[in-house]
Amino acid sequence: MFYSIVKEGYEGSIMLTASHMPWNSNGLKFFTAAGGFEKSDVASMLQMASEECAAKGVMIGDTSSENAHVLASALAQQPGGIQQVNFLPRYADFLRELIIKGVDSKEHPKQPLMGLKIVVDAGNGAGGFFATEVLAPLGADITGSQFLDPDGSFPNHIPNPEHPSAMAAGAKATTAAGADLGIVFDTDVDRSAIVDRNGREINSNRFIALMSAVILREHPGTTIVTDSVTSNGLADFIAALGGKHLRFKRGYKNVIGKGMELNNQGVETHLMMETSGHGALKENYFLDDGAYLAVKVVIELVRRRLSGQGDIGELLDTLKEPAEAAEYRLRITPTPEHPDFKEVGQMVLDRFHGWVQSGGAGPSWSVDPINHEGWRINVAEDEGRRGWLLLRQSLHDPLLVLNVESESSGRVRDYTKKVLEFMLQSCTGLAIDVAPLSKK
Ligand SMILES: O=P(O)(O)OC[C@H]1O[C@H](O)[C@H](O)[C@@H](O)[C@@H]1O
Repeated sequence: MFYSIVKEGYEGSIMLTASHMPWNSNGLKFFTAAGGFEKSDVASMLQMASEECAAKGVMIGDTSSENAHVLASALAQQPGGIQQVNFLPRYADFLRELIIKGVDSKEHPKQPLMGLKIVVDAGNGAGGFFATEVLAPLGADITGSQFLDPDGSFPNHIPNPEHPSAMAAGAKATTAAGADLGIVFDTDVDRSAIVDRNGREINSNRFIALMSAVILREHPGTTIVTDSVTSNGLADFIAALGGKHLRFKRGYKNVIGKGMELNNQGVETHLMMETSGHGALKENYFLDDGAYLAVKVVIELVRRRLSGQGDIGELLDTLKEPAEAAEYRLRITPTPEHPDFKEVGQMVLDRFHGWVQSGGAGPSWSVDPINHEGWRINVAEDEGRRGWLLLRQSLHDPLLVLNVESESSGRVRDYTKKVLEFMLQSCTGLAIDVAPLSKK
């Protein structure tokens, strides 16, 4: 969709997709040259549509009159009417060219992926073309790729590279095929993840680290923007490679928007990436394009192979991973006394901040000096190990989200217990479902 605008000069595009969500959560995504619609753009579009309906005397939801379908009637009035154009072959051409140029193979210039086995798991979304139209024509063996045919009921696994079921399926297929690489997409290919030849699942922090290693080699010292729930090990990894890490907010639009803003201010920022698997590059018009990230990984894989370096997974050898990590999602129920869930969420956050600041959680807990949303708390563990917690409001839902990580085993449970105690003591009268915090 973005490609049709950026490369083909169209004014806008609309996609019908469930994205990474279940089959019954289809929605519409709108794009213009400025990127995806913001909430305010959607609001003004709905306003315009309702005014148009009112002007035509059409009731929204009425499907009986000729003018009922506003979009169809608007398109029908266009000179030239409606044409069908298949952009996918052009987009596939573009991605193939990138790989041909990026690998620059002397031996097989037009088939630079000869000798490589790559498995794609498209989760029955739209990403199957990446195997058949991008990798295979370049010489890759794609045997073992799975769920390439679109099926809107997503019968095989949750089509989200953030979800363990998607990664387990991709890893299993990659090792079963003895492949050099596995690639996992969500249904509309704006989220991706990879699997290395040993079946190691590279999503979330690991995928950001891997992309950081690639981008920092190309752009030494660049700034990398991520979302707020990234681990301490990732920040250390980026710093050790000479990069600057800005841990911003959750939400890929927030992350990408921040990267654009920094570039506009003259701060060179080449990679913007979220733990959800959304990632955008400055070189690719700041589009969150999972296929483009996969292209970069494939080029890196071949580049390393040709220059006698190890497997792509070895780029992560120095990434320190937490011993434990967990996420808890606590529902906020509006009550007559507190009808606005955002306000309730903010009250909890304020009290949480005050509780930590006043030493309620003990001397080892301290508020991180940089917070762009909610409160990130650092915990000093034994022998220099570190833990952290982030309590924030969900981007879209009436939820408080708590992420907890520790570098020592058994600690996540302790930290979670303390947060539960805080909730029970300090948030009485607010309808927060704390049950997830007491689950083992
Ligand atoms: O705030 P949460 O409920 O965790 O959800 C946040 C997530 O919402 C959507 O799924 C967006 O696509 C993601 O970019 C974002 O990270």
